[in-house]
Amino acid sequence: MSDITIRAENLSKRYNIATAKYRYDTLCDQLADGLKSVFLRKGRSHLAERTFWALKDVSFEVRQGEIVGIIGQNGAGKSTLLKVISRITVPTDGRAEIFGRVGSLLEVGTGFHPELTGRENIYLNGAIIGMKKEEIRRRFDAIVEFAEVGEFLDMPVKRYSSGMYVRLGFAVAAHLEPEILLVDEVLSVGDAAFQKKCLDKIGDAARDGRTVLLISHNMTAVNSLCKRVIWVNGGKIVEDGPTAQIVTRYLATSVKGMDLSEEVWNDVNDAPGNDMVRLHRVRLRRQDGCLSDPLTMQTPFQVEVEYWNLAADTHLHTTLHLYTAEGIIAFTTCNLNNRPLATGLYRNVCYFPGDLLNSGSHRFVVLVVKDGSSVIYSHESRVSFDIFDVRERQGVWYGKEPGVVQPVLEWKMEYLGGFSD
Ligand SMILES: Nc1ncnc2c1ncn2[C@@H]1O[C@H](COP(=O)(O)OP(=O)(O)OP(=O)(O)O)[C@@H](O)[C@H]1O
Repeated sequence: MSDITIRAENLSKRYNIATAKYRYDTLCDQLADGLKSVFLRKGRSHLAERTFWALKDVSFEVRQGEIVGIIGQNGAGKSTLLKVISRITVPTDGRAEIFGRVGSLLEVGTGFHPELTGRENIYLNGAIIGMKKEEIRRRFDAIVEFAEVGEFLDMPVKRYSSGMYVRLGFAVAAHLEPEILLVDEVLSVGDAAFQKKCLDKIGDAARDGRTVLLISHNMTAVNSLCKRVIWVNGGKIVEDGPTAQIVTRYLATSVKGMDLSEEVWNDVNDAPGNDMVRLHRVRLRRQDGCLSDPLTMQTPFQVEVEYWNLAADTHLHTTLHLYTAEGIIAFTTCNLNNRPLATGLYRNVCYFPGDLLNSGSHRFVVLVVKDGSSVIYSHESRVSFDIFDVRERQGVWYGKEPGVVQPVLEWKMEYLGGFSD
């Protein structure tokens, strides 16, 4: 017997979008349009129809017990894919087959009836996936406890906050023991404790041999939970395969264009600086030379600062102030130089080891310092870089840890003896 639980064959979904025609190319167009409507005494149509493929020819199969991550930029088509699979939306072309009972958390409160209470919705959802009342009753308390909505159980869910909605939605989807669990970005809502509970539950589902499709922008969670990833872009599958490789390639494309890894000035007369020093280059590079790969928290990288020293026999050193996206100085570092420098071009390289910085965006300020104390030139570099957290974690918090650095330190635990009376 085949153990395929989901089969998507050439799935395509087209939307017709009515867009408001609000842009006039010239003032003349605008006047002409106004006059036309006066003389023709007709209401102007401000709507232009446009068709758009949110999914195009998507095919894949998922076997029982697989946890598959669905990744891609905003608007790539991930949610549309899960909505088509779960039959919330019908495909324009192709077909999706599911072999098993589906529980889904695709949007806040999918599957809930707003007028019904939390209690009634739990029973309704169980009935939809074909469970008997007794089966639902057995799981009822666990659902309520997980969702932390005890005192609001008999209130219509339309009066729930969005957090309560999501908590109950996930609790229902996970506890009613569907054979296939479809989850859309639940990790971005709720507090840390709730996210951890959800992820644990997804892990349990997989250990029980159930199938999970998980949409997430959290690459740590995807890396830790999924062995396989489907990367979607522009409604099509870009790659489908082992998580680590695909996540690396996905991150590499998503940082392109956002980061700047080099600033260079070739003309000493125009370069930033003054009559003592002028910058030639500020560059950031991975130490392994894989230029197109993204920087992860483990990647050693280097920052190179090249400048022309224009004044003979000066003691110069270079300092870097490393900033986080929040504008906090993570730390400063400098190359102490005790020898006087002849005029000419110099390169200063600072080596950053892996397992030092936390994830997030970074930039830096370069300072050229004379005689150990006076800053002769300060440059706010446009070089900026993202550090990604793709560490695999086991059953712990998958979100960002606080702090500007995340060094890996040695720990030791000792048993110091039992209790004595
Ligand atoms: N009902 C709809 N009508 C028209 N366009 C839609 C509709 N639903 C989705 N789209 C469009 O289809 C595209 C894919 O949307 P989808 O929500 O599947 O992307 P996504 O990858 O899940 O994005 P995100 O990560 O932001 O949730 C987007 O451009 C979106 O604007």
